[in-house]
Amino acid sequence: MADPATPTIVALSSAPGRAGVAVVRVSGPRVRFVLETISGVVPSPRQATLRALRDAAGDVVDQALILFFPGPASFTGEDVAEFHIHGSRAVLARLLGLLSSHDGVRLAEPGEFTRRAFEAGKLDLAAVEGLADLIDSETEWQRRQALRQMDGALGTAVAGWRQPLVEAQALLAAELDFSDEGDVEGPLVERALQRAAGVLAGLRDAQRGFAHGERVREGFVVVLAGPPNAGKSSLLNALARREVAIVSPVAGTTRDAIEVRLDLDGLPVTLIDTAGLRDSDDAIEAEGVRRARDLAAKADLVLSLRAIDSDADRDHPGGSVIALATKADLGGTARPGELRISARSGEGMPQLLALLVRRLAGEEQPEPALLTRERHRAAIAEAVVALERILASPGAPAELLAEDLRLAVRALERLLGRVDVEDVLDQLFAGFCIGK
Ligand SMILES: Nc1nc2c(ncn2[C@@H]2O[C@H](COP(=O)(O)OP(=O)(O)OP(=O)(O)O)[C@@H](O)[C@H]2O)c(=O)[nH]1
Ligand SMILES: [K+]
Ligand SMILES: [Mg+2]
Repeated sequence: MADPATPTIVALSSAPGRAGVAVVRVSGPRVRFVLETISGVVPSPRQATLRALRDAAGDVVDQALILFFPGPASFTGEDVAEFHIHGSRAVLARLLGLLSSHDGVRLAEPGEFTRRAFEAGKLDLAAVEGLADLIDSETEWQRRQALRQMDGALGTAVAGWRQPLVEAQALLAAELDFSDEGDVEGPLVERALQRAAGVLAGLRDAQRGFAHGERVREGFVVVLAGPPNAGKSSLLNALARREVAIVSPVAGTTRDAIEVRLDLDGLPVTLIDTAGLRDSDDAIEAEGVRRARDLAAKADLVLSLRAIDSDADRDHPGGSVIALATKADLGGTARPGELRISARSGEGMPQLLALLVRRLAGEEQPEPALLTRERHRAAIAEAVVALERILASPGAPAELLAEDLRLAVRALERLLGRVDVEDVLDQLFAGFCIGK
């Protein structure tokens, strides 16, 4: 049970500002006392109860729906109450002031509710990250991926990898007990190696999904590149469906890179308009062109534009490119491999959208990825290296095999936050909003 000295925390859990309803959440050992004091009851668990909330003088602060979740079956594992109040700044300020005026009750820090849930073992670290991603999700792909992670998909996978490695550790230990000294090649070692090989295959599988998982989390970067007046800014505006960038017949209009966030069929995309590629004596324009080339080189995908009535050659780095013949409404013929589009008439735009999604997401919609952050990639890579070492030298002394197994298990445990967790936690929770 919770330590009675643990502070009880309180925060607005819904978005700040004026709204029909706002949700204030309280967690900790003083929850029952607070409920009694301001609403006169501790309501039945998990049943919405309408009550007037009163201050010490008996004045009504608001009418609220109250929910009580007794610990440990609550989000944080502690006693938790939710007050669904009218979403006005004045009501909120009054209630937060009233709640935190009680001894042992204070306002929560960002992420503090989730931190308590983590510390109570309600969520592993990967699930906490999934929750953070879910709150931040803007598109359908992000939502699906984050939900899967919050549901513990990575935790389950890690448990499934860790278990055979722990068994392998036990097999090695048994072999060490049987053999007199050093070299062990008996049947137990053989079985330990089989387990390691099985896990290694699973880890490599997960690694393959990382690039996609990270892109879904952070957004795919698509860069518009091409000579001045190719129609890059016009295309940006057409795809964004608003006038983001300045369009004009003057070559060299765009200089700074201009970014918009798009939701393409659920895929998060950052689309970047750039300066027209040409040699220029103007130092500012030349810098814009340098940045354009740089951005194109780092993009997940480049849309390489050429006005259909121009004889311009394409100038772009290798990598993934879609070649577009723009201003198709002017007539003229596209070159082989080019898609005809017109920002003005809309010709080719549906085809371009479909092609973009296909090129970024792949032909078939993959399962949401398990690994979505650099932290995940690094931990899995560490486990892979250790297991590869084991399998590359099966005749090595059992002590060395055991040490590598230990490293692999530890890397997996770090992924779930069982070891070396403090730095990650501080960083992660700092990114949470208050009330989560
Ligand atoms: N007919 C026609 N004109 C277009 C189309 N798209 C753009 N234009 C015109 O082409 C000119 C240049 O368009 P921008 O979008 O500014 O071209 P840009 O590639 O961004 O040019 P810079 O920023 O200078 O590199 C403008 O006069 C646009 O109105 C199109 O689909 N059809
Ligand atoms: K222009
Ligand atoms: Mg432009």
